[in-house]
Amino acid sequence: MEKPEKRGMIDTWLDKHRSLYTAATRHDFVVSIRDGSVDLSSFKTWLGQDYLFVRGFVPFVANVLIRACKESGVTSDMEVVLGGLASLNDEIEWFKSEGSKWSVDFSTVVAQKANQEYRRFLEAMMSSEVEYSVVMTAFWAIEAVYQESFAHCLEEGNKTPAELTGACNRWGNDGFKQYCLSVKSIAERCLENASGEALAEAEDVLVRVLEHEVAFWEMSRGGQ
Ligand SMILES: Cc1ncc(CO)c(N)n1
Repeated sequence: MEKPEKRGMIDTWLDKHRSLYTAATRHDFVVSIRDGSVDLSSFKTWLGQDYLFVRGFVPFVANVLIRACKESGVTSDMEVVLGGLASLNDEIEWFKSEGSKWSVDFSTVVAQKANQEYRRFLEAMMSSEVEYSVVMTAFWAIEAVYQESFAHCLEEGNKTPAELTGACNRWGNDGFKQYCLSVKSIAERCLENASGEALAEAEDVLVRVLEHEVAFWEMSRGGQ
């Protein structure tokens, strides 16, 4: 059972930026997986780019983990983030096996511009100047976009090709959904005590994550 969520800043911001949130979570690429019309070369492009992204995401999450240990004051924050880091270990193994399944040689994949820019953003988020509440908001948004997108491909009435359900299950499963809700609760708790300045920064970071996610999906169309 999901526990009822009280409305916090994140939901308020999502309402305000609803069309951008929808663009990030219902991108044509995701919709094409769900309706079965997906072009496999797009999937392979996404796979190679996302593998590179995840390699850059690991140090970001490791940084969130260190901050959860040092700055949070709530012991369960560390456990939630550690769980996320542990699942990234499985995720990298999963990418490698998908890479061989689809004949995508990751050693030759070059990060496209949108990928580079997203990874640069992650690096900026690792600065100690960025408040914990802001980092947590970014972390939640990054995970939630994938959760919402891939869960959509598994919803009632989907025509997702069987060979792509592994990818959809990875982020669309209920455990990942619960994990995203845990990260969201941490972010909301931090935002409750944040300064006006930190709140403005967190909203801005949320918008930027959504923009980076849209640009990331766009790479699947091909080209640079
Ligand atoms: C682009 C992107 N965003 C988020 C995740 C994970 O949630 C991922 N693997 N890739």
